Amino acid sequence: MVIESLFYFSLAVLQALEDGLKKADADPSVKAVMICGENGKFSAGADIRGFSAPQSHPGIGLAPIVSLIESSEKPVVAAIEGVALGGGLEVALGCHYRVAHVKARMGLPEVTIGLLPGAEGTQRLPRLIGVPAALDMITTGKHIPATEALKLGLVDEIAEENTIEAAIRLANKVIGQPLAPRRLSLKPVPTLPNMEAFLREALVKVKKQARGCLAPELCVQAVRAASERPFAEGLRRERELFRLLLSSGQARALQYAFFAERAVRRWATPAGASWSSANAQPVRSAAVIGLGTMGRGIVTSLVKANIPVVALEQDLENLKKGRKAVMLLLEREAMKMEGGAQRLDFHNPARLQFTVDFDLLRDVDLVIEAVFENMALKKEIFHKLSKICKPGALLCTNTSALNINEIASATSRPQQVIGTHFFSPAHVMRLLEIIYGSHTSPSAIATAMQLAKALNKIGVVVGNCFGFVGNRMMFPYVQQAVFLLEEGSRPEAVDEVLEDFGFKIGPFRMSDLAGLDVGWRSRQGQGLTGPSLPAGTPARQRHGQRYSPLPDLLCEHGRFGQKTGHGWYLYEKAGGRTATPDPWLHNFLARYRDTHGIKARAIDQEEILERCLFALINEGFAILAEGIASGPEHLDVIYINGYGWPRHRGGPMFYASTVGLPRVLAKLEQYSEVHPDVPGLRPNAFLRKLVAVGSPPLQEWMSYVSWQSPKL
Ligand SMILES: CCCCCCCC(=O)CC(=O)SCCNC(=O)CCNC(=O)[C@H](O)C(C)(C)COP(=O)(O)OP(=O)(O)OC[C@H]1O[C@@H](n2cnc3c(N)ncnc32)[C@H](O)[C@@H]1OP(=O)(O)O
Ligand SMILES: NC(=O)C1=CN([C@@H]2O[C@H](COP(=O)(O)OP(=O)(O)OC[C@H]3O[C@@H](n4cnc5c(N)ncnc54)[C@H](O)[C@@H]3O)[C@@H](O)[C@H]2O)C=CC1
Repeated sequence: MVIESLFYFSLAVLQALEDGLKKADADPSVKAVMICGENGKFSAGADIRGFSAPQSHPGIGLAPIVSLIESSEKPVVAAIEGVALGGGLEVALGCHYRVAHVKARMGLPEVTIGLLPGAEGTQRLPRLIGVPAALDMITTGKHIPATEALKLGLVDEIAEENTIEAAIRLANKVIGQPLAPRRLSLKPVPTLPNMEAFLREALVKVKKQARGCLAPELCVQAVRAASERPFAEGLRRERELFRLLLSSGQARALQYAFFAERAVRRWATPAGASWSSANAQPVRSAAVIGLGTMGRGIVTSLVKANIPVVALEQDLENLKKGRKAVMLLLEREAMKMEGGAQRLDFHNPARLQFTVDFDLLRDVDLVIEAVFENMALKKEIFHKLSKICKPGALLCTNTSALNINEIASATSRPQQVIGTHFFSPAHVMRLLEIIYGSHTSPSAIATAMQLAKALNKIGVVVGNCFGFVGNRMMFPYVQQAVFLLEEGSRPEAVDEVLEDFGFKIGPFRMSDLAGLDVGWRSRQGQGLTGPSLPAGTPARQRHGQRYSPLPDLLCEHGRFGQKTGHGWYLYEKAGGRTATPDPWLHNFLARYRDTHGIKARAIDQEEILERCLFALINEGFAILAEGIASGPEHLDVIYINGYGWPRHRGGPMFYASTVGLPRVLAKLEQYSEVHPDVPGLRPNAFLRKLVAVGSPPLQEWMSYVSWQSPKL
């Protein structure tokens, strides 16, 4: 007998499975059962859209079915095609045999949505493939290919062609053979000589990797239960831990993030361009200009995506340096991919060419400029590109803040100019902020989005303003962090609060890593510091607003961060990575406060967290109100994938919705009253409006925006 299941589980699918199994068991003419999916897909598990509902207990409803499958007196074979994920794989684990198509993938991704495999998966998988491999799959949620699954013993056979026929063949072969040895619940968990130490280390590792995120930790606990307790007791523990996760709030945030990352693919602009009507142009070749920190990562990303690249530098010396750095990155990537199906072909000049000759850019479909952050230089380059490149070529800039329209004005084809803002390291970070200017065509946006997909990145389309979305929201956050130092705090205290919140790295450690000189140059360019600052400007004020010269002063002392061995922290050497609190800096801060008559006060953790985060969120509301981004999901996806915002907190705007908008507003009002010269703390009008209309759910916020494309 054949039972077909659907791609996502619903109650109806579960019922059909139960009915089918019972019928098969009762029918003496049925000798074996094969379970497969429809249309070449086994199952992606539960439909997660309903998971956040308070009454839902996903996983628990599936467990009895998995038990039913396993206890069948007739052999049950899973025919896995496409994917077997989450509950899908748990169903397969209940089966007595598993056959997978060679291209199938399997995994238990529950941890990525804040849960654990709650349909007995944490108890069966370790019994089948051992604790180390099971723990790896369960705590990372990674999908593994069929070939690896075979090596692990997760599947019994691989089918090169027809999986269903292969599964039926296997089912016929095993009719009459004893089923007890195939029932995973009856098997012991393979022992390890050092199980206790192994589990302890695993716990330390997941706690470090996902600070504050509960699911990986509870996954380890569930697997520990499998290794220490009988099956039935392990199940009870699994259920207990599952319920804990379901009610933690983190699952809701992680599921929101899952859907937000998919929602941003459906981009739209206030001018009416959208994903549904714009056509992407093919990108068969690309060029990258500038092989510094960013350019080298961008080249690596393109090569990995199999797009032939011309890499250009300003002179032979920089070219040599850039080439060496790119080759090193590519060699490392190739090593990581060794054994995988894909090969990196970067020694072939047809795939990757280094040059100082702009003429070689004549035929490429797309150029990404990543030279110094200098408007005059960028305009000069775009003017050149507009003369040299073929008419259809897309001209992209990796600027982190500059005006896309001004860059486009240097060309004769502003409709082809677009911002593609990669994040450092560009071959690792998943975010690609895509910035359209006033003249950028819908097709150019669609092409940049397609490029993001080809590079395995998440493209988020945003409007043009200083700093775009990500950096614009970052400015008030970092500004608050520095103001807190002026008022009495220390870099390590501020970083610790934000790292405890879940940020991968606090603002001062981040600033040391990126280099303090980058911001210093930008502020000099804006006339906020340096020789162009008008004489007589008060040290701690610019344009009537509070300003902190602390970062400028550090740069004047040659403290650029890790690269110089000291910045906000002290490092073991120039280029060192281990930050230690620096007594020099503490003394310097004390002298600075004395000079400016600031009386240091004790600042508690709550104030640090609220001032930094609420200032950032406040800017987010301004961005939404101006139509720079089409929804809060966009801001959240940017922060999760580009700025190390803790995913289990769903992104800054989602976080604001969980804190409650009235509280965010009240706190901003309170801080703004104390610091009237800090516009970043003044509650944005859109936030006020949302509170005034009763703080609607985040999905409804944009219906309260009343702009008419003011910035576009
Ligand atoms: C009622 C009782 C039920 C009891 C059952 C208990 C079971 C459990 O307790 C445990 C579970 O199964 S939890 C769920 C575990 N499964 C997952 O996390 C799979 C997540 N999905 C993927 O990995 C990829 O979408 C996938 C690999 C599947 C496909 O990737 P693609 O890149 O081809 O496609 P996407 O763009 O990611 O997705 C296409 C559309 O499907 C939506 N979607 C994906 N997975 C979903 C899921 N599990 N539930 C609901 N919707 C889902 C996705 O949002 C996208 O939608 P659109 O953006 O509208 O096109
Ligand atoms: N460093 C970062 O974390 C990020 C930087 N960005 C932006 O990316 C751009 C590049 O930044 P980085 O890579 O950090 O700079 P970088 O200083 O490391 O590299 C710039 C490279 O451009 C080359 N260059 C300069 N003029 C050139 C010309 N006329 N023709 C060809 N090459 C030329 C330089 O020789 C240098 O190798 C900037 O616009 C920056 O704002 C964006 C995101 C993050």
